[in-house]
Amino acid sequence: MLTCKKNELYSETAHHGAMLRFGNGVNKIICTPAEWVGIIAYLLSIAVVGHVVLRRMNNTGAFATPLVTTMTALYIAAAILGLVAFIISRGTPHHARKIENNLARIGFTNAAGEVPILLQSYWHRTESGRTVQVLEFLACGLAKSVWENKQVEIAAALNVQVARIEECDGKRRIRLYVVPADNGLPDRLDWHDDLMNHEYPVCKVILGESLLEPVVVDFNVIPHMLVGGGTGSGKTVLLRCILMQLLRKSGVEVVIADLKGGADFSSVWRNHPHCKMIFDRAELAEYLDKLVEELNRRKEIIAQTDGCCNIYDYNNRCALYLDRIFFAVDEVAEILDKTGLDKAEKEQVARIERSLSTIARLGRAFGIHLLLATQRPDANILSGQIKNNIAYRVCGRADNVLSMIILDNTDAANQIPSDARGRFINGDGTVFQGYWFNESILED
Ligand SMILES: Nc1ncnc2c1ncn2[C@@H]1O[C@H](COP(=O)(O)OP(=O)(O)OP(=O)(O)O)[C@@H](O)[C@H]1O
Repeated sequence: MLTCKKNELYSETAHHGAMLRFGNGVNKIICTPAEWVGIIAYLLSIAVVGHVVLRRMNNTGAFATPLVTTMTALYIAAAILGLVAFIISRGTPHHARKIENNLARIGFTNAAGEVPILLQSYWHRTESGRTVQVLEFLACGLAKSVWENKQVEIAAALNVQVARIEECDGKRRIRLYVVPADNGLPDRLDWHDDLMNHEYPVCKVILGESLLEPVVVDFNVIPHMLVGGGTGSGKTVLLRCILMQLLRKSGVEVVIADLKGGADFSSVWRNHPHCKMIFDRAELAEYLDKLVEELNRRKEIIAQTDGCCNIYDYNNRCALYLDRIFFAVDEVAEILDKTGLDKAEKEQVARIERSLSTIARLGRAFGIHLLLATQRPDANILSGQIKNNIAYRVCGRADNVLSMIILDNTDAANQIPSDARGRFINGDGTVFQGYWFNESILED
């Protein structure tokens, strides 16, 4: 770009930024009585100095009248400029220059080389009682997706953790919700029963907390969920936390398939009256066939009920309540991987896959939900048809490949520290710490 054009753009942006900061300054002064003192002091000192100097000039008669008039005009102009500069300074956040320079250092600029202008910085109290800082920038043409792609670098440059990136004022401004880098999510968040959501419908569960708020999933809206993460990332604990909440609601049946023999699910789960465990592939194929039959049965019942098109309407209107059924698998590769299987077993896997596909496609309306977890970075394990019908996906600590498979981006690899346990990121980029809980809750 030509230097003169660049300079023109710089001065246009700088002018725009100054106008916005002037507006902020005016608002701040109007809304903050303490700021009035500064303005009044400034105006008084200008009036007193002007009065004294001009009077002395007149008294001495040393200057001709036109010169006095010119000097007076210049003095008033300087006073107004001073006032504008004072207002702009009041509307400029502390450390604005430092923050903008830090962004420039990592090359976070638009095509003309302009750095976003920091317009406002204020504190915000979140739903969970945490205080976070909001940095509001004039985006200078840098779209939200560009900020998201550079999130890790921006966080390092500003020495913060970014909790959320949000557009405002159309797409002209970007808000960063940040906390100091050493004050992020805790390594462990203990579950307590006040978190339990007893609201109707039964489908809301809480997964954990982000820097801003609790992370909640409503299975009435998002029917199925996929949890990914490397070994030891906390998938089983997250899955168990979800299932624990579901089992403590009425009208819910949980079925867990674990071909590893159920080592991760103690007797508390096996003995629960509404929890069924499946440890064998043949039994699983048969069970899923029956689940698809149940889905078809529900389809007919609901279709025959006037004005109902899904389980939510049906349960609201009819005395004969249909339970929600949650089918969970701790390692989906265990049940879908055909490697090393004989012909009969491969046929069983194909049956399982067909059933899962049908449930993934149609389960929502009929109250049959899938909760699938995997650690295997193998794109072929989960067919596109199943994966594409699972709208809510979270991923724990993972490499680029697994993160791509689960989230279709590398956010988990970039944003979840390699030693994190129970830390996840969802599809919209929210990082959260899952709850840690004691399984004995289920015995109550
Ligand atoms: N929410 C959490 N808070 C704190 N620590 C956790 C949390 N979740 C898991 N951990 C820790 O991580 C360990 C591994 O958790 P988990 O068994 O759920 O991992 P995983 O991803 O299922 O592993 P694998 O794939 O090997 O089964 C737990 O024993 C616990 O020490």
